[in-house]
Amino acid sequence: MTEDGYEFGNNDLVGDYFCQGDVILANGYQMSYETNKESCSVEDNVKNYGKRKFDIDQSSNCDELSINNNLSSIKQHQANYYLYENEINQINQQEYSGSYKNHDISNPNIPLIHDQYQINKKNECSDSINLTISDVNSHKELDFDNKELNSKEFDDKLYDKKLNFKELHKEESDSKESDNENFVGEDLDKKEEINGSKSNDKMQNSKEFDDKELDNENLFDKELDDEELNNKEEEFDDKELDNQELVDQKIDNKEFGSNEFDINLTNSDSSIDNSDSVYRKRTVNTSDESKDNDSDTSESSESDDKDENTDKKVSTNLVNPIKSNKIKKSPKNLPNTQNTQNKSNLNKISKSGFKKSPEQNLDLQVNGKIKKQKRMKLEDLMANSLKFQFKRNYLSKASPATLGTFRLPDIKNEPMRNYPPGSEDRAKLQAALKEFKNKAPIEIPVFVNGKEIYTNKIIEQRNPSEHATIIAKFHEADSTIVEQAIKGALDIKPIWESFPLADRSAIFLKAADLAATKYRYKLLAATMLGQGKNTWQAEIDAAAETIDFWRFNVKYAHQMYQQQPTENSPGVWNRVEYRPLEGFVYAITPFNFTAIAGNLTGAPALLGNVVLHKPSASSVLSNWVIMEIFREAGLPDGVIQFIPGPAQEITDQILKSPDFASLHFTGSTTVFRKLWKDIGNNIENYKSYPRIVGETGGKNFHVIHESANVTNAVNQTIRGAFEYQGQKCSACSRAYVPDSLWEKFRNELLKEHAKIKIGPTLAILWAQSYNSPFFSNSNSFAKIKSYIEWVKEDGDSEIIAGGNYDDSKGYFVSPTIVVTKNPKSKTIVEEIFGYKADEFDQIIDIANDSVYALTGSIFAQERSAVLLAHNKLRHASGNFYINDKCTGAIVGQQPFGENFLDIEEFTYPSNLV
Ligand SMILES: NC(=O)c1ccc[n+]([C@@H]2O[C@H](COP(=O)([O-])OP(=O)(O)OC[C@H]3O[C@@H](n4cnc5c(N)ncnc54)[C@H](O)[C@@H]3O)[C@@H](O)[C@H]2O)c1
Ligand SMILES: N[C@@H](CCC=O)C(=O)O
Repeated sequence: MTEDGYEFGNNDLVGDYFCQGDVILANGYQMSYETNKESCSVEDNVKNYGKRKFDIDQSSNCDELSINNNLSSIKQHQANYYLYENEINQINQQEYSGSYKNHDISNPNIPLIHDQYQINKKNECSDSINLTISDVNSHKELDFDNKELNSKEFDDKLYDKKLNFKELHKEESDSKESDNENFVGEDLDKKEEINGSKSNDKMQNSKEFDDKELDNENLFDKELDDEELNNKEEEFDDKELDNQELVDQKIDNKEFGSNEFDINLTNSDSSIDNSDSVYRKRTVNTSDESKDNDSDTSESSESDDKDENTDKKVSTNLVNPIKSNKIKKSPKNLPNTQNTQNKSNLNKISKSGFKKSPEQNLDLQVNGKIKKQKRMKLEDLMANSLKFQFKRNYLSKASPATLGTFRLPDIKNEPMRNYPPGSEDRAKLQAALKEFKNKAPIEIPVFVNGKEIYTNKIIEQRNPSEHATIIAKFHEADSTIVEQAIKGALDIKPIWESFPLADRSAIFLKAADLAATKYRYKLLAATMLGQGKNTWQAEIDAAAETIDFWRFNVKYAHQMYQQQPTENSPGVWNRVEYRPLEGFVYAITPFNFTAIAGNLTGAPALLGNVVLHKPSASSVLSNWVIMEIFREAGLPDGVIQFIPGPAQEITDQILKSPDFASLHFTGSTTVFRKLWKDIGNNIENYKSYPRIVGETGGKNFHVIHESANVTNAVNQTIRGAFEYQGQKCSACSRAYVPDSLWEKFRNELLKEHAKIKIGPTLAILWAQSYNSPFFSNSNSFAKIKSYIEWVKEDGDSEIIAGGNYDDSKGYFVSPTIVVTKNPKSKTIVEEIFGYKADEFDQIIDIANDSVYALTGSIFAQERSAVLLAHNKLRHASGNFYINDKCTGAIVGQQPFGENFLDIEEFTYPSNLV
């Protein structure tokens, strides 16, 4: 995170440096500038796959930019690299089309061959590959007949390492004697077919190469000088390198059209020989400004003359500092036995370089002014980087190789934490709460296509327990942004869905780990302050359930993918693919569960879908933390678009989109019914048939049989009805108690009810309190108030506990128990008590008679009663519990649960002072 609040994604940087054309890629970030806007932008290419992430005004924010990198994550991301190649191409084409034409010089994923030649491939989506090889200095495309390859040929040549790039280089220095030099071994045959010519000598040599020497180290076919290698080893062993040797570096770019723009990467230590420079300068147009003094690099001989002229117009190309200075390239590409020793030295160097890659301070200069100091590890193992860049880029076109059937880590429920007094957990949570309070109101942007957008149409999210406190201010999305969100999501869709399940899973597993550790307290604090939960309620929702959703989704996705045809005709292998939907998913989430924001977005995204997320206005703060976690976990920008704003307007626009493919909704029944109708009204517009998922309200019941353990039933009812103030879809809102137990049940219920303490979230946080503010906003408060007033007037109803409310400071309603003998009473929305013991059968029918069917419980010790209720209430609820409260489902454990351990009280350790 920069001082300015820019998130750079922690350790998600990689160790590659590419400075090509006017795009500089440093450790996964792409820095570019647009001359017409005079702005510098930084894109995180690792995580965002070429999408612009930050627009940095050069006059201000550049100062704040600081990037750390972490080499170890390079491998983590390697599988993703080639996936955004197209995206980068797209950007380049848009921005630089005039200058570069066919020459995708700024494509960071295209390896440079011998620091000079660049291979580009196009038409990735078709079967045919258009191959071009260009000289990055002259921009000349090599005359290279074998441009049209089919995909297979292309992969064979490149992935099997049979293209001999050294020959290509030689070919250039030898005045393009023959294109055949670009190929070795069997590829030469293919080449010959196209060119109609063939050199026996070369073929001979090529085969030698194939037979004896072909291994990874030969991809770039370096020849090492032993002495230099030893020197290099010593150099790496030398402590001086650990002292952050600084490398002079200067890259100037200017005079593009009428605008001038310089970007300089300079070190602040001039003691380093420039010949060791990490970057080699090259002119954008014609001249070469390489500072590489390496005499063997014939392609840079011209540039050597111009080294000193730092005012030249340049673009940059990466060269390996080792390679440029210490490793000589063979004048011939064909290795010989003498190279064996050298290769092993190279291995040593690579390893050594990995271990001791020095960090370097680089100043970024913009228009001649030092704008920022970056602290980077300069990877002296660039040869290695290039090597696997090469491999991953060309591994395949559409989907990467999966070289294993991966075994998932064991997926278990996240253990819930108690936050007892004196614990580290409690201290960290208190710190997170304090931070939010101090920083409130937190400003929350719309987040679309990797951009934080501040629309200045601001809505406040208030702390429900003290509504004078604005906890967050969020910017609302408008129709233009929604349009961009749809487009951006559809743009990234082909890339995202081509990620292997393992890679998509890794992102969500990482998100789960982040939520379980670094973000746990922040998630809890945002949920407590924004949605009025006490510690335990926040823990089971924002921490445990969120984490469980992300982990279990991965497990279920893998199980689903394994569902494959079991029968194959002779000579046939039948397979099933689980395709994402054709279009985008629209996720609408409710205020009351933070985890639902993580799940309604995360589940479809895991399966390769792209998602637009409209959070509830009452939970934007915690939902934004969820978005932060996704970003840090490496979710590519555009996969989940965060668009808080006016529900009706945004939804109307989205439901009209022809690409709308699914509604993933959780909220009230009324809203869902309306949305379903709206979708029906738009059916003609859609490209596909939208899938509609709705989790809605409940009128959940506890049926108490006369054989029930009353104490358990009472405590479970208190918990089921009043935890989180009854604001759970699963909350118990009806209880049927036989008259034989009523006296005992009522007394115990009132006794326990009296223990419930109510107060503001923070005030009651560590007190023996149970309920925090009742209802999260004024609308909910007004609605419940009106029910209470109605009950007071109703002849059939009696309030036996609670019935008070107060919204002077926060929205508080005391937990209210209403007794009615009318099963159809309006108070069905609250609780109903009292039936005759021998009417158990009928009371079950009454419980069943509801438009709702979410959760329900039977309390009984007689097994026959359990069995009867179980059978008759099969369709009365999705989650059915035996001797347990009807709330508190745990991912992976629902839908049915039987509790064997009766409870004596309803409080939990986090309530202890
Ligand atoms: N079944 C479940 O799993 C489950 C879980 C949690 C909550 N819920 C239900 O959610 C409700 C509580 O949440 P809530 O108060 O946020 O629900 P709500 O229906 O008022 O709002 C849910 C979401 O829909 C949006 N919305 C509201 N009106 C809309 C409209 N006209 N067009 C488009 N979007 C609209 C809201 O902004 C919010 O994002 C309860 O009914 C509860 O039972 C159900
Ligand atoms: N999963 C929660 C309900 C979430 C809805 O509000 C429970 O089972 O209590």
